[in-house]
Amino acid sequence: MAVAGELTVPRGQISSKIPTFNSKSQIFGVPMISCSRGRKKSSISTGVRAVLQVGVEAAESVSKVGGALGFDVVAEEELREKGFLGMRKTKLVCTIGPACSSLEDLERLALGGMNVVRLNMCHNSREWHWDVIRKIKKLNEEKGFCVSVMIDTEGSQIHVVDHGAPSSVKVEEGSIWLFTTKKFEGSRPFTVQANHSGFSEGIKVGDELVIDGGMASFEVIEKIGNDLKCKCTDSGLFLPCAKFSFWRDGKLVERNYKLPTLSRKDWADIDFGIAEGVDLIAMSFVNDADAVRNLKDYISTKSSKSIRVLAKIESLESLQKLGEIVEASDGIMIARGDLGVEIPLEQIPAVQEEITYVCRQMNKPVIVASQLLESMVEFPTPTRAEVADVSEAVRQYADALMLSGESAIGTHGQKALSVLRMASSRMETWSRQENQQSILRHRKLGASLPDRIAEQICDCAAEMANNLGVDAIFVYTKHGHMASLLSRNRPCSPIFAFTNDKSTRMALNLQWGVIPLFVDLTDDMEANIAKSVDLMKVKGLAREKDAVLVVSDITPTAAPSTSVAFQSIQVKTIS
Ligand SMILES: Nc1ncnc2c1ncn2[C@@H]1O[C@H](COP(=O)(O)OP(=O)(O)OP(=O)(O)O)[C@@H](O)[C@H]1O
Ligand SMILES: CC(=O)C(=O)O
Ligand SMILES: [K+]
Ligand SMILES: [Mg+2]
Repeated sequence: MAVAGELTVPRGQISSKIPTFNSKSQIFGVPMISCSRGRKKSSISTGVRAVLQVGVEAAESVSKVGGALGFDVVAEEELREKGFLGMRKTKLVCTIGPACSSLEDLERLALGGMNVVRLNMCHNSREWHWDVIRKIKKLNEEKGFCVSVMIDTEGSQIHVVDHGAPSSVKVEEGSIWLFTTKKFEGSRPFTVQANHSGFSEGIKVGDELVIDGGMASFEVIEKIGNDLKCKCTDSGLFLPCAKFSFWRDGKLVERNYKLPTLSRKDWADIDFGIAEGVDLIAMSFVNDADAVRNLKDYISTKSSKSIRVLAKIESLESLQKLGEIVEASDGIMIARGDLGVEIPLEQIPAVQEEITYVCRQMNKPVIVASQLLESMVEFPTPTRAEVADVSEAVRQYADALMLSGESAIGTHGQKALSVLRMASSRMETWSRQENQQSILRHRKLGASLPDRIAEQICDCAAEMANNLGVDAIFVYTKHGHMASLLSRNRPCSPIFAFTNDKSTRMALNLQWGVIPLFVDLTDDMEANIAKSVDLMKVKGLAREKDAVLVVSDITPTAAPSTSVAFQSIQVKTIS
């Protein structure tokens, strides 16, 4: 394998491998982390100590609690093998296509660390997608995986042309081509079909027509009705269903086709997704926040389950309205494929960095997508540049990385997944060592006092976890909000999110550093903590002297939920 080996630091040794960390005994003193002491310790005098003591002490007695901790087999194995700090933080998404849709292939991808499957509704039949969803559910239910399902809408892709051939066609410099909306069967020399009659609206002679972000370029030399006669100025290739954009004086010619973000087919696909209980819907070609809000409203009336909506940033317009779109959505996908058609390719790195930054500021998970390991569609090893690109996305703290053709149609999908896994683990370790004591600064989000308190608690908790070098953070959460606020801080320790809400568990699969666990939660937070830690211990996952920082947003029904004082006390008490 071209990339460096995975991190295999033995349990318990990770803290001491990180130079800026003190050992636990230095920080807390041995008695503080002893597992032989009772929960209600009078010697606990500071908030910090109390925080640390809870987890380790609750681990003390071997559990009387039965039942399984809602761990998925892959996270459990990873924890067993690599210890808390060796757990991968960056989540992995695989696009499923004909190359990986058998039950065996899907299981291999799940074992390889796939957290989310993406089904691109552009391709294949609904029955085909239905079959994949069934297989994933079967694997989750029968084999103990926790793989979420995301459908990705087709959207109104008006800027598509087809040359009528199944493979690529060469375009020579100086050759003259007709771009037409007239329908014809098969291929005609030097003729390509555009899929929308308005494709040439507002386009003038002299404009530049660019195919797929630079596969070939043309100059418009004549307008004939809606058709365009163009001369190739930069030779290259036409792929089937190529996308194109027009440029004038070095700037994109922005056009508004007034097509809805979701076509009739998209709505039918969304109904299908709701009926099949998918966890996430990625919305293609989102141009404003209203489109996201409409879909979220629609889902809330149609589905008892909370399906998260991700907006795909893949047009200039969506970039111009990035803030409002991020705010309205439950997460973002940086769809670099189509984005590269509408903005110059050299701007993609900076735009990606900006979007990942904005998403983290606004506490929304972000997926970096397209061409991460494109050469692996064909070859069994990535280019060095691809590994560098993957590492850069991890360094930017993207929540998730996505495979497209590499898994969907490539012959080395599993290997591509392992490259993502290893490259991200490696970069996470490096950036953890680099940023040991540095604290990520965040925009304040909450408007109400309780929201601001929650945010403050999570920011402080993450900072404490880093400074104190705890092994893990436990968070008890209904809707995942506290878990994501913790994740936003990108702490060194993994965040175990205990939730009694299945859709929260599946949505948190996309969140950096969060291991979502499905458990029964009661109003008695002490009991919740004791039970989960006991279960971890019984399974051999938590050990004596492991230090855990505990945060909760479960509000006991007996307490006055409006009480601000109560909120802060509750968290302090359990933490
Ligand atoms: N379900 C599927 N069936 C057949 N082929 C697929 C399927 N999903 C993906 N593919 C193939 O894999 C390639 C890459 O997949 P992907 O879905 O990421 O395309 P994309 O063009 O990047 O996405 P989008 O259309 O959303 O911009 C596609 O060009 C297609 O050939
Ligand atoms: C993923 C996707 O839709 C794109 O890159 O265009
Ligand atoms: K799509
Ligand atoms: Mg796209």
